Amino acid sequence: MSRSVKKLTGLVAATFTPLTAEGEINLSVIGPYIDYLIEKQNVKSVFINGTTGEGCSLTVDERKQLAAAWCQHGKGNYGQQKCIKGTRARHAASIGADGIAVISPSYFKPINADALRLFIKEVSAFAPDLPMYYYHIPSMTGVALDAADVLNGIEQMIPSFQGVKYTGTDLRDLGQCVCYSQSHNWSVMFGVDEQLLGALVLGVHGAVGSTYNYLGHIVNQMLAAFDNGNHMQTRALQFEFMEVITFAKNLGFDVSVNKQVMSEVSGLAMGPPRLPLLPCPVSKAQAIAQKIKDFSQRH
Ligand SMILES: CC(=O)N[C@H](C=O)[C@@H](O)[C@H](O)[C@H](O)CO
Ligand SMILES: CC(=O)C(=O)O
Repeated sequence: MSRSVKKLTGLVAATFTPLTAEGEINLSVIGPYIDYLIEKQNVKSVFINGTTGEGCSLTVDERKQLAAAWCQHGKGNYGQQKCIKGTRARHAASIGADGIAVISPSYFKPINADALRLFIKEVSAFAPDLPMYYYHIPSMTGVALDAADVLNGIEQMIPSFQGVKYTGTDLRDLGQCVCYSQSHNWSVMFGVDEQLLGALVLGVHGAVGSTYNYLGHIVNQMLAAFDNGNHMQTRALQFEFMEVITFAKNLGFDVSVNKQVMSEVSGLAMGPPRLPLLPCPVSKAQAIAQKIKDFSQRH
């Protein structure tokens, strides 16, 4: 089946999970959220229940409800909308998600690439026709096996395997993932937004990230400049982008701050984060949001 799957490319927003002031999931925001991404950011694909979406802090039932809502709104209104879901493979297949991404277990950690491949295979068996991606994010899982080692031979174990979402800064390993993926027509999606240009040069096929929620329109311009071979413009945009992220990092940029920034920039009510993340002071988010708005206005 893997040959008939449309290859994942371009920008994918790793979505925030809207919560009410009381901390319940707020599905009513998802329709307007999808409109915002498409109309204001020109971003047509979403990655839900990931790091940005606080997937690990949600119950299984909440994740299922969110996945169903994103797929229902996305598919109903926009044929192009994509959903890639972090967990619950069988459910993802049943609601029409376009794919699923699996992170490494992080409490009992796989001791080698074989163990991790076996784990991903076991998940994929619940949804054998659903495109499967390995989500490499050693900064969160603590599992720093080379992703290229995980890919090696995985096509023989998982026929639905379609690629990797690479949130790491090891360009050697990333390059080897791209190289290995070529002959399988897989997608390598990059996940360190402020370093995207380095990954583009190595040939990644797209990017999944939190900042494409509100800077997707600019990064789309960067991708277009890159495709046109305009290195000067690509670099200039990446440098401006880096400056915004550096400003945010100096203020303590985490998922909580990021979520409040999204509320400020988009006007959509993302609500508070869930513990152990602490609510972000509004003034801090406003300072970052202003930088983002200034950047957007310049382009
Ligand atoms: C560790 C983490 O959550 N990385 C995200 C994606 O994987 C990125 O989108 C970052 O949020 C972004 O690059 C800002 O640093
Ligand atoms: C950024 C990303 O991909 C995630 O939120 O999981």
